[in-house]
Amino acid sequence: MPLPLLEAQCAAQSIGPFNTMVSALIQALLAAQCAISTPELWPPDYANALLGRTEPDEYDFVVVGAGSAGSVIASRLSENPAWKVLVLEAGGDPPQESEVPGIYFSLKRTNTTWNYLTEYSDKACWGLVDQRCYWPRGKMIGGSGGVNGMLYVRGHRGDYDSWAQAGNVGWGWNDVLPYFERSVHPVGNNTHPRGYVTLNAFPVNDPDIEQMIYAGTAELGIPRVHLFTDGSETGYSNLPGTIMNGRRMSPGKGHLASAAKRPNLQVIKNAHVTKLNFDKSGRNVRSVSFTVRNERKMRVNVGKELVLSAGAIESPKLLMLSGVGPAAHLKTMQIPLVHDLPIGDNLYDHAQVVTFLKLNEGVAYKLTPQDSFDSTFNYLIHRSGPLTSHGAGSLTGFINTLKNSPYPDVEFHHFIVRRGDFAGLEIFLHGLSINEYFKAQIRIAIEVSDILGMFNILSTPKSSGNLRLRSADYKDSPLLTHNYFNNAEDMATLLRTIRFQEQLLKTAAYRAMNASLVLPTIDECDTFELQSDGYWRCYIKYFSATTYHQSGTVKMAPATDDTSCVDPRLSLRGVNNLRVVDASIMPKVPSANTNAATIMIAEKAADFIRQDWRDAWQPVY
Ligand SMILES: Cc1cc2nc3c(=O)[nH]c(=O)nc-3n(C[C@H](O)[C@H](O)[C@H](O)COP(=O)(O)OP(=O)(O)OC[C@H]3O[C@@H](n4cnc5c(N)ncnc54)[C@H](O)[C@@H]3O)c2cc1C
Repeated sequence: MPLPLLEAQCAAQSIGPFNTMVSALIQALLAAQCAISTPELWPPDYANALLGRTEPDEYDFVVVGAGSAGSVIASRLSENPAWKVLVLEAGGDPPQESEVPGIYFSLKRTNTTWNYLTEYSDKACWGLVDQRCYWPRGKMIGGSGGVNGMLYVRGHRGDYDSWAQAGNVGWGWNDVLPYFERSVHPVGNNTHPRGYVTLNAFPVNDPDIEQMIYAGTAELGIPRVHLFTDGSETGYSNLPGTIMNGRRMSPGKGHLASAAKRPNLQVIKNAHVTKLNFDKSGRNVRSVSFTVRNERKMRVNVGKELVLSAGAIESPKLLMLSGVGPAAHLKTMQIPLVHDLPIGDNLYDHAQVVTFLKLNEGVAYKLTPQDSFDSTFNYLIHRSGPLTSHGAGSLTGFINTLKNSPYPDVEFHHFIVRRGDFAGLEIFLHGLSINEYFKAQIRIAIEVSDILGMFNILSTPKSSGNLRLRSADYKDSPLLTHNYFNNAEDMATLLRTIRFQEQLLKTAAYRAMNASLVLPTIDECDTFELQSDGYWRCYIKYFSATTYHQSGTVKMAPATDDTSCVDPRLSLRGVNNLRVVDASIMPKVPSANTNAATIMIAEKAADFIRQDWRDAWQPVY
């Protein structure tokens, strides 16, 4: 029988011993909460030492951004003890919620994320707050790798082969595979090269629903595959995660923090880089201007190279603020031109449409507050239970909706909220930025059933957008134009995806769980026949969202290509000592989630830098 956990009153008091026991328990719980994220997990902050001085040190390499790519490159470059490396990161240490896989979705719309809203579109995100797509990025040690879903997947070999075919020599699948391999350390595999990225299976919280998904998709002829890591498959699988012992292992922790004891590596937290300062010729970056803790303006000289790893939104923004970008645009911003390059174009993302299924209506077990206390207690004290994982979040499908090639055009993710878990549903809907009107309707379903959220993701989008400055003030968010579904093929692919999902609902496996769609009242869409093409097009306009894979805004391409911003060694065109190393260099977004690819890019960039500086230091992989 559930205990009256929140309402009980004391009739009799403890005479002493039990008070002591309960106090000890409360203290243990508080200590266990702190133990989730102790100072040793993160690099020390060099700001304290720096603020007491007039001049910063001299560094060989200055890395802007301690995200997925910045953490990797800083850790690799500092393997050479003769190179002094500085990392400037706008955020601080990740909050506890970043560490706990079961609540990672709660990090959105906080001061630990950059909270971008895209420009208005007549085609997407109408059911979200302010009718805008919400694009969060991590602002912390680890960057977006500190807020992401921890899913590790590399993409299809064809993704990288197409990068190489576009003239990016050295970026085909066979070229990049060794860098993917070098970066990881699958737990339990001692013969594998010891990369910093720790991979583990996610604990399975909802075996019944996962079984339904596997069985239902099998009925439709979609295979269950062991792993997607050989870069070639469609099918369903549980992706490995960048997790360890129920906690996140972002590159911020796995790479940067584990290297931070090196005397030649320093990290300044809450250091917002505001400008890259070029010499008169524009061929060299001489120094970097930044503001520490929003109060102290500083500059640091660049010795050998500047590595820009501020991510697909802030890297192009910073370049434009520094005079590198489309000449006409910089002129309107009254920013003196240093280099005329198509920075900010080629903005790719994986747009998705979210659908909701009700399962086990009326018969699902309804969670109680006691279940929630149990799961918090089990996580804190035993590092076990539902919070160690994000449910079916790792169960991922790749299919080709046209059935005409082994190359996927759609990816599926799943999100389960059990009946009665109102807090979990709120985190999920808030994270997605669903507006209050629709939230209220979806909440009704969680009273009576489990909810399976389906992320139906365009894995090979044809539409791309762009990024421009709103003003020359570094504090202003850039203008983000996503152009989701501007190419009609993207909408057609999502429609086929929805039809696939309707087929799933007819399978024996889904029927056994009484699966049915939650179709909220949408006045505009309800004028169409329910579930007709017109209806679904309209539904997609309301329930479309990002999958957080912004990329491509500082495009890598050969010199012969007018759209090139960096060359295939990631050097900025026309500049001797600036490399861009993050998701922004992707010529096109791969057909899968982008973290593994970003880490691979940084591993490869570290080799370029070593080669170009004829570094005699031999790292051991
Ligand atoms: C919510 C979410 C979920 C995701 N889920 C997954 C997933 O499960 N699997 C997957 O493969 N991918 C996922 N991704 C995508 C993946 O995490 C990103 O593609 C990857 O982290 C990008 O790495 P990056 O180095 O390019 O940028 P980031 O990791 O974003 O790093 C950029 C860093 O630069 C810092 N910075 C920016 N501007 C400045 C400045 N001016 N001065 C100083 N510092 C600055 C930022 O604070 C940040 O720390 C997800 C992303 C998000 C946001």
